[in-house]
Amino acid sequence: MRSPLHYSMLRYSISMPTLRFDANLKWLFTEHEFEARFEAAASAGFTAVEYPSPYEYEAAHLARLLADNGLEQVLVNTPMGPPGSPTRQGLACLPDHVGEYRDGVLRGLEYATALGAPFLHVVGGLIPDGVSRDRAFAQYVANIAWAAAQAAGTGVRLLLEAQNKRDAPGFILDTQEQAADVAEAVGTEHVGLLLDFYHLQIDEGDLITAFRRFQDRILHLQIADPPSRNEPGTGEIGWPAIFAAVAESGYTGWIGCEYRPRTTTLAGLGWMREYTA
Ligand SMILES: O=C(O)[C@@H](O)C(=O)CO
Ligand SMILES: [Mg+2]
Repeated sequence: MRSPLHYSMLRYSISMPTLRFDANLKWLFTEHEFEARFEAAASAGFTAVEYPSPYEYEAAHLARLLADNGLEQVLVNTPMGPPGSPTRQGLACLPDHVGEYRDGVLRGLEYATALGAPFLHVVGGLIPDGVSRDRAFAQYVANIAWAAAQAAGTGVRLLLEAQNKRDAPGFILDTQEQAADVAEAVGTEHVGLLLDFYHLQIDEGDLITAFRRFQDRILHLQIADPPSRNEPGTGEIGWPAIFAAVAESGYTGWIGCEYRPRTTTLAGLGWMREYTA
């Protein structure tokens, strides 16, 4: 028997243009070791992937995995420090790490270029102890402007993502408005928003209004269902309405599946059928 969710999704999907979902290989297909996730994603029907950290592999090796499996790379992140370190959520707002941040941006641009990825997510970072929010924010804006200058001419655009305060307390960006303001201040088409509906729901809500308000700045979307960050349909977000609004908006970019499957990756992909037929 079909669930009520199935029928409500079907209702929204009848006239909905097809949406494009990519697999985040940090979160999906973790039943396999990292390099085998490319083939698993392609076998499941994905044509594009994203993952935050390519840096422990040679770019040429990753490019071969993409090509062998007929996949596009959508994004990588700038390098982040190890768990527990002050740089674990990125370096862009840390006044004492500017040299390391710049090296990371250049490395990220190299990988994004080698992998053919259109986007480099410049991860904002946690405000360090003893540094005021204003000081960290000023450093963040200066650092994003520097990165935008490096990205010019590479074909790679930079993404800024606000993260929720429950999972990432002290993160430099905690609203979409802040992210949009920074993109505006930097003032170039090389910088835009990565809007993650999971973070948005936890801290701000009013998802469709926010999506429409910032649509002109949005270059990439990510999804997961709070509170548990599992696949759509397992939590509190009304996905049929969200996906209908995204489709109706004319958004043609990728939507990154950045969720922890509740059971297995394949068992958790059923929700997508209604939107990709
Ligand atoms: O939402 C997230 O956790 C990611 O998009 C990310 O890149 C964290 O740095
Ligand atoms: Mg995200």
